[in-house]
Amino acid sequence: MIRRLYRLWPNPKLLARLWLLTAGQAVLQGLLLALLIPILDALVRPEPDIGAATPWLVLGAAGALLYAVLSVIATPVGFAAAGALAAQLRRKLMHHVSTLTLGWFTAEHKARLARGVTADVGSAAHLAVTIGGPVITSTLLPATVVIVTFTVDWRMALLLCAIALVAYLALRRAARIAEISEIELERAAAGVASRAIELGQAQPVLRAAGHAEGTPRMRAALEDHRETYREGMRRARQPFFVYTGVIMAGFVAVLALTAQLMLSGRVEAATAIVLLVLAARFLEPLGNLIELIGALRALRNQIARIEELLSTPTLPVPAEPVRRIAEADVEFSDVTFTYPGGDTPALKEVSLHCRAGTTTALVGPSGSGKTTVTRLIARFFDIDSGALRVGGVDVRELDPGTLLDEIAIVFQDVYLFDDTIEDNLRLARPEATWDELREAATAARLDEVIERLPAGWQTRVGEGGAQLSGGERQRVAIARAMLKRARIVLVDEASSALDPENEAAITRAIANLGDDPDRTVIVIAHRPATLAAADHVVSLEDGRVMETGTREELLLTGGAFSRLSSQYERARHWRIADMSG
Ligand SMILES: Nc1ncnc2c1ncn2[C@@H]1O[C@H](COP(=O)(O)OP(=O)(O)OP(=O)(O)O)[C@@H](O)[C@H]1O
Repeated sequence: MIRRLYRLWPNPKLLARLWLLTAGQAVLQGLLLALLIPILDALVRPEPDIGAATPWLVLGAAGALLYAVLSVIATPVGFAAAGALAAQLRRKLMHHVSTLTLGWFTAEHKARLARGVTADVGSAAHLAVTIGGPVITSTLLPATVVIVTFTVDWRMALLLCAIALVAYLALRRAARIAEISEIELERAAAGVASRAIELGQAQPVLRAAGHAEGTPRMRAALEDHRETYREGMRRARQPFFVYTGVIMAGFVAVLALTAQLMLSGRVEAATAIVLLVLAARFLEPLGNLIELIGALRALRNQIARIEELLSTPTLPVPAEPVRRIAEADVEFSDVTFTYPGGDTPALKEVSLHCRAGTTTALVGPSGSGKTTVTRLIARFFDIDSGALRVGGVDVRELDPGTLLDEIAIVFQDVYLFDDTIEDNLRLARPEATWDELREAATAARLDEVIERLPAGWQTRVGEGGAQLSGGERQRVAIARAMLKRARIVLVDEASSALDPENEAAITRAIANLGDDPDRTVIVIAHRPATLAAADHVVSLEDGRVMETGTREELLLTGGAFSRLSSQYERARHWRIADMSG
């Protein structure tokens, strides 16, 4: 356990100081008890000898004072340690999570992360500080008392050793049961937490389906949690009673042995009193161990969960990654990729080349692999076979920071922070000048949106950007991409119907992105106008590249793309007819 704590907190000065103080207190308590022997020996006799007892009494008073001083020092050290340890561990976890593949962030993992960063870290740091003291006291104090007892009466010392052995065996069993209960309770709690995240994220869908208060899965998770808790309590009862019974029986045995020793004349009254006091100071902390064992096992499980998060494999990075690319072209060669946990590949032997400075449109039916192509370029996941090169360098050889600097992503569903338009844009380049901000906004056709907003650039966009329409949010994302000066921009064009103004603005904004001769644009295209503006079209179906070429070339072949194109046109005419009808 100590080794695992050390791995979590490799700079354990605070903990070491605290535990050292506590250990000092425990040994001191035991030694103070030892002073009872000469004191009682001098006082409990027909003619008490105060003179002989005085030096021991003075030593005892000094020891008690030292004990009080140690307590005063230990309390603030404990508080400071708990806060500092939690902060250290949170930083470590956050840093680690920022290096994981984005594919890791499922509802279940998000729930585990939330519990890890909040409850587990807070509780582990608190327990490491608060439990360390009592555990040290509850083991070191009885051990010191046994040693002291050996100097008084070896028979009583042996009895205490026997009690300690039986108590240890009972405690081990209780600990095993407490651990199983804690693991099961945590599993049930994680189930509830991931259902709760799902409940929050899927509220619109759930409301539409009349399940706003939760799905049957959510209710089942809550029921499972309640049942697990009840079962855990039931299971923990029996070892608790057994342990308490062992301590009680130990006390009866101590009384019986003391009586027997006195009656047989082997010890005097003063020694008998000393033995009883020592036995009481031995049994009391030992008895407390059962209360601590549950917390100790909880600490162990919390550490295990934090360790599991920290050991989630990060994206492999070579020892000497490439930090610069000359050209911003993107090339897939025979790339095959299956999502973690998936059974069929989302991309099968895909080869395509997006030349630097060009715009490539990805088209294909739903599920054909368009989004997957863009996710792999941004290295949300690593490919299974083939090669994926950016600027002629395998993405796995590139420094992750360099890759992220070179890439900007415009998602279909853009998330904005509940901040002003200005700050949402500055996220891409905090030091951008006002001229640069305005230029990006104009190119993304965001300027006309800003003009209409009540506080212009300083308008807050609400949580997730709720104050803006979907099309307006995409314009913010395009402006961010412009401002970032990323040489590769991945765009997932909104597939849902936009009003004509937004549609025209976004088409223009995407074309403006492509106008920069240094910028390579890869766009999942849903609109004929976007296709028309692309230099190159890649048509996907069922994870394979079916056709590539210019829009005109593909229309002439009469293949999958030309069929899809007529569908786009038909859908467009329906919408125009709908609006005018
Ligand atoms: N996170 C994921 N985990 C497992 N499978 C996934 C995941 N995302 C996508 N897939 C699967 O991979 C395949 C390709 O999906 P992808 O999202 O790339 O298609 P798409 O062409 O972008 O579809 P759409 O136009 O509907 O967005 C599909 O079969 C899809 O079910």
